[in-house]
Amino acid sequence: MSVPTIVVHRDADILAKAVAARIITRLVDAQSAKGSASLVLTGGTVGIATLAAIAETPARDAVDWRHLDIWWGDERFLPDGDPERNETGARRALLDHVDVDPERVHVMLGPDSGLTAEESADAYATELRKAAQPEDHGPAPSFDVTLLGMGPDAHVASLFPGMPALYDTRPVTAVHGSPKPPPTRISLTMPTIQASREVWVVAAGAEKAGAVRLALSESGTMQVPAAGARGRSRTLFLLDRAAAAKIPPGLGRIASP
Ligand SMILES: O=C(O)[C@H](O)[C@@H](O)[C@H](O)[C@H](O)COP(=O)(O)O
Repeated sequence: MSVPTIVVHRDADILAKAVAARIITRLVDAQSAKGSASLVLTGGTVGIATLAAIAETPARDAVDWRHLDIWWGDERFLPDGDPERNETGARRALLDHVDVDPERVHVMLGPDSGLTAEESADAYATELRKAAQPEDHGPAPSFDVTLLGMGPDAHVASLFPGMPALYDTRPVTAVHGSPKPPPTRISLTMPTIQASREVWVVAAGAEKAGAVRLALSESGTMQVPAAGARGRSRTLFLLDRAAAAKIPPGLGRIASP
């Protein structure tokens, strides 16, 4: 797994805009190299703000949206269209404004599908398995970029400290009793996250500074899930100054003005 590179921006607004520009460039590069790209979205304030920043960036049209596979790192187990669903936030912020191929927008199904949370997780695992290529050497694609927000408790996706989902080795899992509402969620598991080519953890605000410090130290993944948020070839921690305030000295970082 790759050692994190830390990039610090002035505030949450600049952070979202900078991550948006970075995503556009990364997707254009991936599509130039292989004709398509894959991006895993996250919920949360910075995650959605980043999508809105992409929508507002003229360079967004450099991305071939028809040849982009969109996945989610996690989803709240709520009916289609519920404002609390990560999918709803992503559609409002970006997906409704660009020409994505609906067949390549892979949503995690909610209870209105008639599936239980476990069945929805299994259905997503099947979709991942269908999308995996031989060179991925696993049950899920090696996503070009997996975006992850991070909670003050260092959770990523819906993998919360000490909870059973962190021990699940299947590609996707159902989460019950989430400390962050709503209680029932669907989440990629850590092995699926770690199969990504690149993992980008995005965090802003002083309340995240302690979790950032732990995530960048030699912490255990079970108690500090963000410590396991690592990509096969690249890991970025994209932070604002407040979230970076407690980074251990000596860790390489690029502080933007
Ligand atoms: O479904 C969710 O809530 C998210 O996927 C979750 O993992 C989120 O990204 C973090 O909790 C950070 O959220 P904030 O950026 O709003 O603090």
